[in-house]
Parts: sequence; C-alpha cells; structure tokens
Amino acid sequence: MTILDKIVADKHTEVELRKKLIPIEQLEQSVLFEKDAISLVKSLNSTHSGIIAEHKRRSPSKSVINQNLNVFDVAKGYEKAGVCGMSVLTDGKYFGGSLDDLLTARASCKLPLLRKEFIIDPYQIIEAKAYGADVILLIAAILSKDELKAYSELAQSLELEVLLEVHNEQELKKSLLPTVDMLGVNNRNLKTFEVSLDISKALSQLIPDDFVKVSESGISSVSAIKELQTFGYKGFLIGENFMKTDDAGKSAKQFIEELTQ
Ligand SMILES: O=C(O)c1ccccc1NCC(=O)[C@H](O)[C@H](O)COP(=O)(O)O
Repeated sequence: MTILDKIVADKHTEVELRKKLIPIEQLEQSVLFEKDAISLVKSLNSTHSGIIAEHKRRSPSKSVINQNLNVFDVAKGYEKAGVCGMSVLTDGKYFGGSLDDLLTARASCKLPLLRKEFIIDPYQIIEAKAYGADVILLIAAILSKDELKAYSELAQSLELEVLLEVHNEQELKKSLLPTVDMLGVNNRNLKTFEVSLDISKALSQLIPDDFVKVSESGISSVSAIKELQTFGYKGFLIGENFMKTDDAGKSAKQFIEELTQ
C-alpha cells in the first residue's frame, strides 16, 4: 500500500464521519456561500509573480516543516509579498492542517484561496465553498475520468475554479475537460516522493493552451521558475521553501523581489 492509498483510505472514513456531523444542508447555510468568487486564473494571467504560496505544517515526505507559524500571519504575509494565490492544506492526519486554517486564511486576506485536499467525495467540494475557498484541487491519480468530470462540473456550478493535478501522460489524457481551469503538474511522485522538475518540462507540450499551466512541488529557486516559464508555466505552487523559514511571508517577499527585478 502506498502513502497515497493510505491517505485516500483514511479520507473515506473521515468524510463519512464529517457528513454525519455536519450535513450538506447545514454547510449550504454558510455565509461564505454568498461571497463573490476571487479568481486565481485572473490573478495568474495578470500579474508577474505567478506564485501560489502554501500553508503547510508537515508532510509525509518531510515530516515536520514548521508548527510555529500562525496561519493568519502567514496569509497576511503572503498577500503583502505579492503572491497570486494561497494554498491551504486542510488534511489533518498527514499535513497538520484543518478547515479552520482555511477559514482563518479567508478572514486574513483577499487572495484567491485553494483548498489543498484529497477530494474523493462531492461533500468536500461543498465544504470547500462553505469554508471560503475559491479554488479546489482535484488529483487525477485518485479519481476516475467520470469523477473528474462530475466533480469539476459541481465546482463550476458553485463558482469554484478547478486546479486538476497530474503527474504523467496517462493522467493528463483523462484530465483535459472543459470544466477544468488550471492543469497542475506535480513534480512530486505521490507514491514514491521522488521530485523532478523534468516532469513539468516533459508534460508541458501535451497541455493545450486553453488551460493555465501550474507547476507544483519541489520549487525552491528563482532560476527554476524562469526556466519553467519558458515551458509555458504561469503558476508555481510553493510550500516548504517558504514554510521552513521563521517568516513565510518575508521569505515569499524576498523570493518575488528576486523574481521580478
Ligand atoms: O508534500 C508531500 O510530501 C506530499 C506527499 C503526499 C501527497 C501530497 C504531498 N504534498 C502535497 C503537495 O502537492 C505539496 O504540498 C505542494 O505542491 C507544495 O510542495 P513543496 O513546495 O514541495 O512543499
């Protein structure tokens, strides 16, 4: 059993419990259902940094990254730094995140917010909306083509943008759907944790121009971004590189200054 299999198995148990605790009808009462959507696609298309900065306390590959930062301050810092959007990990067991983190980030900034989660049930998409997300992540490695289609359609009906994550050509083939806004290439193999930016470079030519291209994971230098830009990438999802410092916002600011000078 890979780590991804374990995460997905645990997620099924967790979601069944959540459904009993907070029924969908109750989620739909959230005032955040009325909030205007903030578009990550527009932000990536109109600004230079392209950075989607992540709040990530720990991970299966790195164990503890940073447990000391406060998500309210991190979100404010990222906004001040000029990032295009913020990714908030909401998985508790493997990443130390929560839906409360998403809510806190929402209260702290006006950035487009991505709910970074292992979505395996439509319930979690409604949850994302209720807790203030603007974008959801769908992972091709854990969903069938029919699920990708149905989940991205549901997201669109809720005015949530969809970032669909792939890691190889086979996953990409089933992901080219009209209801998908952004295609993310994860440089990390979620089964082995091996990281290589060559994955983004190799898959870039297979992604049609109608999708905003996002490169995810293992990015830690401005030179890597400049190279990925030549392959058509507009978005760059960065977690550990900022979160491992004492001040994630300051670290993002210095990074963006170097990128845009
Ligand atoms: O980060 C992990 O170890 C991981 C393991 C298994 C499934 C997902 C995982 N990470 C989720 C992500 O996609 C990253 O948090 C994100 O792309 C940022 O990556 P990084 O900049 O390398 O922290």
